[in-house]
Amino acid sequence: MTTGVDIVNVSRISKILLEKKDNFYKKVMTDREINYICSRNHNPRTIAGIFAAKEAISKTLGTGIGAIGWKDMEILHDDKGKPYVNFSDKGKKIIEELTLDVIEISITHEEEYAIAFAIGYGKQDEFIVVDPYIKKLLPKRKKDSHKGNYGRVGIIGGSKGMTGAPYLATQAALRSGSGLVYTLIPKSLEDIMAVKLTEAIIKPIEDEDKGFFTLKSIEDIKKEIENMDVLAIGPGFGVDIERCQLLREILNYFKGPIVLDADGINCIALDPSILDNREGITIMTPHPGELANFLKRTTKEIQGNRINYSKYVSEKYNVIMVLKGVNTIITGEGEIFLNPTGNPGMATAGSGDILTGIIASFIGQGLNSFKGTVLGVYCHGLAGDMAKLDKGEYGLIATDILENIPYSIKKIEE
Ligand SMILES: NC(=O)C1=CN([C@@H]2O[C@H](COP(=O)(O)OP(=O)(O)OC[C@H]3O[C@@H](n4cnc5c(N)ncnc54)[C@H](O)[C@@H]3O)[C@@H](O)[C@H]2O)[C@@H](O)CC1
Ligand SMILES: Nc1ncnc2c1ncn2[C@@H]1O[C@H](COP(=O)(O)OP(=O)(O)O)[C@@H](O)[C@H]1O
Ligand SMILES: [Mg+2]
Repeated sequence: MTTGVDIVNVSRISKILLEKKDNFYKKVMTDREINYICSRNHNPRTIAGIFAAKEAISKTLGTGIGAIGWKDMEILHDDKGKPYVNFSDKGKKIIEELTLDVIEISITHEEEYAIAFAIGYGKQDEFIVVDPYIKKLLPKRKKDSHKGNYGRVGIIGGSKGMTGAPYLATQAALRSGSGLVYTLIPKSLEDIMAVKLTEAIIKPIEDEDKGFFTLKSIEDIKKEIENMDVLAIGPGFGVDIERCQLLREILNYFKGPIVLDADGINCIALDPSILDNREGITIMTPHPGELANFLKRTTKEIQGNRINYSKYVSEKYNVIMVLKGVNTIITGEGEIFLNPTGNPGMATAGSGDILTGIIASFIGQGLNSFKGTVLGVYCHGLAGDMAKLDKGEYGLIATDILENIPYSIKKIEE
């Protein structure tokens, strides 16, 4: 979408009309515009408005007057007097190159000045049509509510050099509507996380000064997660036998829903029996590489049979499976959902960490785990699609997805 605005001093037009009206008309106005101006008794305010509109349009196109001529933009009026612009073939070509489909204008004037505003947009701005099924999933916010009503989400992750991952998951949970987000990180990272995170509550966990969670972290973690509604574990967590044992303890202790991502999945790959005694619902969000590692298959095998591998893991380990990638697949509770949103611009570090936070957030807000996961995956892809409209696929980074979560939710809400 592009915009342009212009203001014209009416007395300037009056002066031109006195001195060189015919030349001015010939240079700037088309025949139909001149007819309209005649019908308005050559009112300088009308002329100033048309002039301003042409300037505003040229700004919308990013060219200014020059690349597009005055007469390439013809300002006409519909039956109700609303102004619109008719482009010459040259004007149409410029618009096509800019992938704009519609240019709208609005003109106003008073004694001294005329102002015109132009807006240009492409059809792709309007391509987003949200599935009614998805719209129904969005949790309602009650007027008489407070932060305690919108879930306590615990994000467990981070290690030295991997502070971005829990940061992104945390912000994503907040941006998706969570009332309270607690970020549990190894104590050595406390200072850096305190600088990065403003709204989240940081819970530093004993790490023996190592910069990653150890088995000694468990008591602190248990204390902190006791009152949480949902946990997300894995972004930047790190993988080794000790963290695998720590994860087992957390999974057995916490009875609510847990979203397992990244190193959370990589830890389970070391010993899938960790999942055996899980009482609460588990949501796993592997990318194909992580699922391949988990199932001891190649990514090619996984990608060649995405639905079957998803169903297999979902049934065998009693988890809701989110197999990420083009058309992310969600399997669980006997259902399968193929997500339509998302684009290759999202193939950038940290995109998945954001998804983890969004899913945890919706489940924390009280949504059933499968539905919360479906809504989260859809909303994440839509945020990526909206980020693409602005940044394109190449320059898109995870932060852009994060910043588009509110707009994506607004779009779902519309
Ligand atoms: N700023 C940060 O702190 C970030 C930390 N991250 C963390 O880094 C750790 C490692 O995660 P990574 O996913 O980067 O691990 P890797 O980069 O080790 O990925 C594992 C393997 O999967 C392959 N793979 C990745 N995506 C694939 C796909 N869509 N299809 C097929 N193969 C694919 C990779 O090529 C690699 O061979 C995790 O804890 C993660 O949370 C990442 O999320 C990136 C950002
Ligand atoms: N080509 C693509 N089309 C649609 N979505 C994509 C594409 N590439 C990546 N994504 C999405 O981006 C996210 C990447 O997650 P992940 O690989 O875990 O990233 P990271 O670990 O760096 O955070 C997933 O949600 C995935 O579905
Ligand atoms: Mg990931």
